[in-house]
Amino acid sequence: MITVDRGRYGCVREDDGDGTELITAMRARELGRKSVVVGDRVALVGDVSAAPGALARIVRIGERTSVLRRTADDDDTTPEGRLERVVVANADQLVIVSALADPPPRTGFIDRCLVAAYDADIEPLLCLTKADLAGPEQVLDYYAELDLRHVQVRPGSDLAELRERLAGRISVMVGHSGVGKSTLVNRLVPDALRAVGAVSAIGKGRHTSTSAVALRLPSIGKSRKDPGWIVDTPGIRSFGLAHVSAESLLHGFPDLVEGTLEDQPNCGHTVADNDCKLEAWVEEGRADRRRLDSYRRLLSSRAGELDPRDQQPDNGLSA
Ligand SMILES: Nc1nc2c(ncn2[C@@H]2O[C@H](COP(=O)(O)OP(=O)(O)OP(=O)(O)O)[C@@H](O)[C@H]2O)c(=O)[nH]1
Repeated sequence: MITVDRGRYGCVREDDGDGTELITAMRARELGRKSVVVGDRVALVGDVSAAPGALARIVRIGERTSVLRRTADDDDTTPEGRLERVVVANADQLVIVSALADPPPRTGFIDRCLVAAYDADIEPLLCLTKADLAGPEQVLDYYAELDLRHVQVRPGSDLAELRERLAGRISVMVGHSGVGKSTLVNRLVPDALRAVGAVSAIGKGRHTSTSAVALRLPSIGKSRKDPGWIVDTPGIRSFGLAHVSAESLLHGFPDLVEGTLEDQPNCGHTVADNDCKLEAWVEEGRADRRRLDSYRRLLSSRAGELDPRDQQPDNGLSA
């Protein structure tokens, strides 16, 4: 299932090479309350002809290999925090799109995405845009201790390395406003507008840009390799993490994990935990102070505390 708009689901057959035959479907009653999300593999019955006006029914949802979730808020004691949404099913890569300048990289956002990716067992890929405006050194330095794969893009650069990383996979693209995600999606899938146009036909007119849309990447040259899919997420501006336990938050910070091994089992790793071994770990230079600060910001945000961070970007990086 590649797109959803007001109760109408757009589906393509896995064996439809170009993914041009968009079958419109609705949920069958037997699905009960189970939600169908973009990326789901579904079984259809009824009119699967993809002809204008044809309507099929989704009768079954295939077992999901991964589930990328988010909440509107970080704090699970608020209604927004309890409202958990599955963003995409069956993705195997999360492409975190961040500009190197204008707007400056927000490592806090990237860290959040990393937590969501590791929690969902999806491999992250950092995609640094606007490489014509600034170099990647500061961001890469911040992530130096992580084995984080990354690519850089600039206007007119060939996207071969990125395409290589996207080939054969289902990749979700996330990024905050202005980082150049739409520009990139349009470069990767030059007829994305047409694809989204086809989507809007499902819901009689307007395309609601809040939900995710899966787009099949075009084959390049004579290669027979599956170029993969990207899932654009136009409406996602935040990645609330209320569904991730405080313990699992640490998975987004593999560079800190070793520093917690000697901690008391009940240590919360916050500033208030006086005996927290992470403090010494950082002082000994075994991890970057900024990484610990970022982890603690997420911990406090999850606990419903106000974000204490200074709004000033430091060293060109913004938390
Ligand atoms: N210098 C430079 N500008 C870029 C690059 N990519 C995109 N831009 C510009 O950055 C601005 C934002 O790009 P968009 O593609 O609209 O960004 P977006 O992430 O989709 O943001 P929203 O439209 O708010 O969702 C536009 O003016 C683009 O022309 C780049 O690699 N280098």
